[in-house]
Amino acid sequence: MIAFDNVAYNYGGGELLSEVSLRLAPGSFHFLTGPSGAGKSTLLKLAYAELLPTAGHVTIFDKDVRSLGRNDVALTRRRIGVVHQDVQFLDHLPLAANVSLPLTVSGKQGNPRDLTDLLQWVGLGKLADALPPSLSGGERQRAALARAIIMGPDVILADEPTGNLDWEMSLRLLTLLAELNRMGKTILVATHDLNLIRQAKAQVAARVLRIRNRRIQLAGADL
Ligand SMILES: Nc1ncnc2c1ncn2[C@@H]1O[C@H](COP(=O)(O)OP(=O)(O)OP(=O)(O)O)[C@@H](O)[C@H]1O
Repeated sequence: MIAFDNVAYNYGGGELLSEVSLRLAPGSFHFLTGPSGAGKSTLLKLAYAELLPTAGHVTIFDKDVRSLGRNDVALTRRRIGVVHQDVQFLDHLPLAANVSLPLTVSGKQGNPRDLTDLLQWVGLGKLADALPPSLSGGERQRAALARAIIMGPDVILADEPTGNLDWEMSLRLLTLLAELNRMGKTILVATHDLNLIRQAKAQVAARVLRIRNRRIQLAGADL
């Protein structure tokens, strides 16, 4: 689905990522970990063509990102649901309208039943009419996940989705991600929370990638 071959990235102040090669096979579940500032968010941005590599190749759905025109980028991104680190909503729109915004923007008529089912699935069925400022951190993250999957993406990329959540809510979010994976979605979650990764291993066959000294390595039993 997504492959990095010998990828490097540099914001201008020296190489942040070097010689990164990885493959996200269809239906796989990966965690991406590493210290703050190691480049986890940057790697995710490379994986959905928000950034282009400064060297090497990123291939998304069998196409090199450098060969994608603007329309191709838009089409490619529709197949990738992203949960951003700092979740943003339109505060004047109710939760349901925020979650269905990707449909609205792409001019698609969503099925209201599907939206209701989706909100119920993430445990927000009763909050469809709530405005974003009234939501808790956990509710916002689950709404962000619902918005990321409303277009039916093949891949879900989540950047510290449990960053500000308590343990119970983190587990709830993890369970949703594990369920999505069981439905066949390919998942990559950036997190510095090693406890979450340990917990996840009981639920899904997750592999753990770690950024260390600009390079990526497969973490082993030392987690
Ligand atoms: N747009 C940018 N321009 C210049 N430098 C940037 C930019 N975005 C990120 N950086 C720098 O690149 C480095 C890696 O940032 P990144 O956000 O990818 O790390 P991270 O591993 O996700 O960190 P965290 O766990 O704290 O979110 C940091 O030193 C950051 O300051």
